[in-house]
This record gives sequence, C-alpha cells and structure tokens, in this order.
Amino acid sequence: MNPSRLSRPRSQLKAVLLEGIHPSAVEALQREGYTHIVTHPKALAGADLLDAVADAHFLGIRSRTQVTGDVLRHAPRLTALGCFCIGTNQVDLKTAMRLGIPVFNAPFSNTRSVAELVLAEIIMLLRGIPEKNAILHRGGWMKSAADSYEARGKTLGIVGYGHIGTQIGVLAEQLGMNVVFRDVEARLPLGNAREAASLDELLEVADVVTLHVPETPETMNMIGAAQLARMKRGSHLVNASRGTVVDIDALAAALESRHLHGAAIDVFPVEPQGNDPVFTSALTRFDNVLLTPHIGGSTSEAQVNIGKEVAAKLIRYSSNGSTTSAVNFPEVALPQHTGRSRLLHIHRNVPGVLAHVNERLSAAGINIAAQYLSTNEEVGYVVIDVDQEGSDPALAEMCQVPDTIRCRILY
Ligand SMILES: NC(=O)C1=CN([C@@H]2O[C@H](COP(=O)(O)OP(=O)(O)OC[C@H]3O[C@@H](n4cnc5c(N)ncnc54)[C@H](O)[C@@H]3O)[C@@H](O)[C@H]2O)C=CC1
Ligand SMILES: O=C(O)C(=O)COP(=O)(O)O
Repeated sequence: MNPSRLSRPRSQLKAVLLEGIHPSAVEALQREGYTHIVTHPKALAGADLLDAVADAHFLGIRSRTQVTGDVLRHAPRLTALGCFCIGTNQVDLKTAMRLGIPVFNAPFSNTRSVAELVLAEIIMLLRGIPEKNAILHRGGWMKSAADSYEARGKTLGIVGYGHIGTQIGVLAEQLGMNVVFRDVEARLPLGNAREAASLDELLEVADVVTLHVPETPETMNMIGAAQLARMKRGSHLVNASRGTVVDIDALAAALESRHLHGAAIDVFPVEPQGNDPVFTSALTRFDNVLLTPHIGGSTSEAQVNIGKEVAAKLIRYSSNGSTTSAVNFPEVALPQHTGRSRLLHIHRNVPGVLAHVNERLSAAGINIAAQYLSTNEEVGYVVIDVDQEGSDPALAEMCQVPDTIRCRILY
C-alpha cells in the first residue's frame, strides 16, 4: 500500500455527499477545512455510484444508496462512510470493516419526527380519514360515524421498543391509549406500557399495530399473512420502519377482505432510486391506505441536526482518529494530540501485529508518546502518537507490518 494515498491535508480530502444531505453537513465540513465537497441531490446507483466513489475520501448517504461490497472495493481512498440517517442496512458493514472503513450514523436525530408522523397516522386511521379524504377529492361526501373511533381507550401495539417505539408509546399514552410492546431485548416499559408475552399476543389485542424494528434477516416479512390474520378484525397497521418487514401482497389481501380497516405505509420493499422515480405498489388501489414516500425522518429539524451530527463524526475520525459510535468498527475515544503526530493503523486481528508494530518503531528509534488499541474479532485499530519529526519514518515502518489493512497519518 502507498501510505501517501491516505495521508493528505484536509483541503485535499474529497467528500461526496449524496441524497440531498442537508447543507448543515457541508457547512460543518467547510468550517473544519474540508473544502473539497461534491454534493448530489439524489441517490446514485450502478456506474454513477462507482464513478462518484472512485476518488472519494468520505462518502455521505441516506437510506437509498446501496453501498455494496463491490462499491466499497471501487473506493480505494474511502476513509469513512457517513449514513445521514438511522438505518445502516443499505451498507455492507462487514466488508467496510474488513477494508478498514468505519461507518457512522445518526441514531437519534430523526426519531421524534418519525414518532410525530406515526402518532398523526394513528389518529387519521382510527377516524377513517384516508378514505374520506380520497372520496371527497372525487366529489363524494362520506359523512358518517361508522368505523370512526377516538384514540382514547384503544390499544396500540408497538413492535420494536427502541428510540422511536418508546417515544410513540409515551405520546400515545398522552392521548389515553393503552400501550403494549414487543422487543427481542429486555426494555424498560415507560409510563403504563406493558410488554406483551409474544408477538401473537400483541397482534391479538392491538387496535393499531406499529412497526419500529430494523431491517435484519429476522425482521424480513415478520408481518405476513399469518400475523395479519392474528390481528383484530377492523384493526390498522402502520409501518415506518423498513419495507422488507411487511409482506405487501399479504397486506393487500388483508385490506381487500376488510379484515384490516386501514394502513399507513412509509417504507416499501422496493423504493424508487436515483433516476428511476416511478412508484408502483399493490397498495395504491386502496383509499383507506395512507402512502408516504419514506418521509418519516424528513423534517427540517431532523435533517439539520443529522447533517451536523454525522459530519461531526466524520470530522472527528478524520482529524482526531476517534471511532466512538461507529456501527461496524472497534471504538476508540481519543484525546487531542497537540504538538505530536498521530498515526492510525488498521489491521487484521491476528496474533502478534501490535508486537510487530512496536518492534519496528523501536528498531527505527522512534519514541511512542501514547498508544491506544481497540479490537473486535476481525479487525484491530491502533493509534500511536509520536514526536513530529518521527512521523514520516514511523508511517513507513507501520505500513510494512504484515496484516496491515490501512495506515495513515493525521494532519
Ligand atoms: N421511515 C423513516 O424515515 C425512518 C425509519 N427508521 C427505521 O426505524 C427503525 C427503528 O429505529 P429506532 O427506533 O431508532 O431503532 P432502535 O435500534 O432504537 O430500536 C429498534 C428496536 O427494535 C428491536 N428489535 C430488533 N429486532 C427485533 C425483532 N425481530 N423483534 C422485535 N424487536 C426487534 C431492537 O431490540 C430495538 O429495541 C430503524 O432501524 C430504521 O430502519 C428510522 C428513522 C426514519
Ligand atoms: O433514518 C432512517 O433510517 C431513515 O429511514 C430515514 O431515511 P432518509 O434519510 O429519509 O433516507
């Protein structure tokens, strides 16, 4: 590896920000001297994405850009990847780790936005507003109290009781709803919320079921025909998590038979990408389904904060080496290195690498002022502070160590 490829002054490091990431990210990067920034309003895919990452040191995406192993292997200079959102399922995190690329996200900044949208949808669905609205747009006048209910006293079932699910539970209780939840982890019930004994029990008691789980192999189609059949007749389903969590054809069948009285769906198994904006779904034919184009987290407040938060994480890693809150990487929180040079060494976690690094530096007469190490089962991350005059020879030595994935010097 040629170490100089990864060791550049900030102004020469290129950041590529896709999917209309908020300008707050650009401002934060520029303030810290990262002035070489290319932005794009949409997601990229295929050859366009490969072109965009070919010489990028930082890549910023939201939920749409699919960063596969192949894309990562086409990005030899990529130093860190920022997901300016919560979900990281669109990234091949393991390959990124193996290539020495930490991935950061914004785990909290848009959660309130999703919670507010879902709360509004629960009220709209219980009143049958989507259908009444659609009929009125066509000149009809559906003034009726049939199948129209207050939220007060109804039961909300929350599947995935994490940052979003818990906030929805608290807000729903303010409306007088009873809250039951289900999670794979033990979670502290907030307010009067109650943990259901099983997903089946939750589905059987809830008037509205709302999903807030991540996309994982376990959550794939977790709401299919069998689960929909368990839901109460006349109940509603809300999904603002990931499109793969619900079997859309099964949902369409449950709506067709009027077993479910409505649904609000923000995320879809296939969402239009980049230059392919045509949306099709088996759900578009139902007046009683609220469809939104994956905008659960799309508020000004959330996007400003996400821009700042993820940019700060990229800057911190690039300028200081800290990997705190990386989702795929050994975490190290580092102090400032004023007056010293800091070297980063990412390696495969096999026995003897650290000893080898230290032996080489010692043999070259380079004094180590401070050293920090964190590992996971596959990758080790060593950060070494040396006196400034020793930095170039130290980098050259470290890059020779077998099982090195990346090494670079911070400016
Ligand atoms: N529609 C939109 O614009 C947005 C969608 N999201 C989606 O919402 C998801 C949830 O977000 P947060 O609440 O912030 O995440 P979180 O990580 O705080 O909570 C997720 C919860 O789901 C639980 N869980 C995981 N697998 C489960 C399973 N098989 N069964 C039951 N529970 C399970 C976890 O233990 C955790 O408590 C994100 O992963 C993302 O995919 C997030 C933000 C915006
Ligand atoms: O934060 C998330 O996981 C989301 O789904 C929001 O995605 P977006 O930034 O709106 O593409």
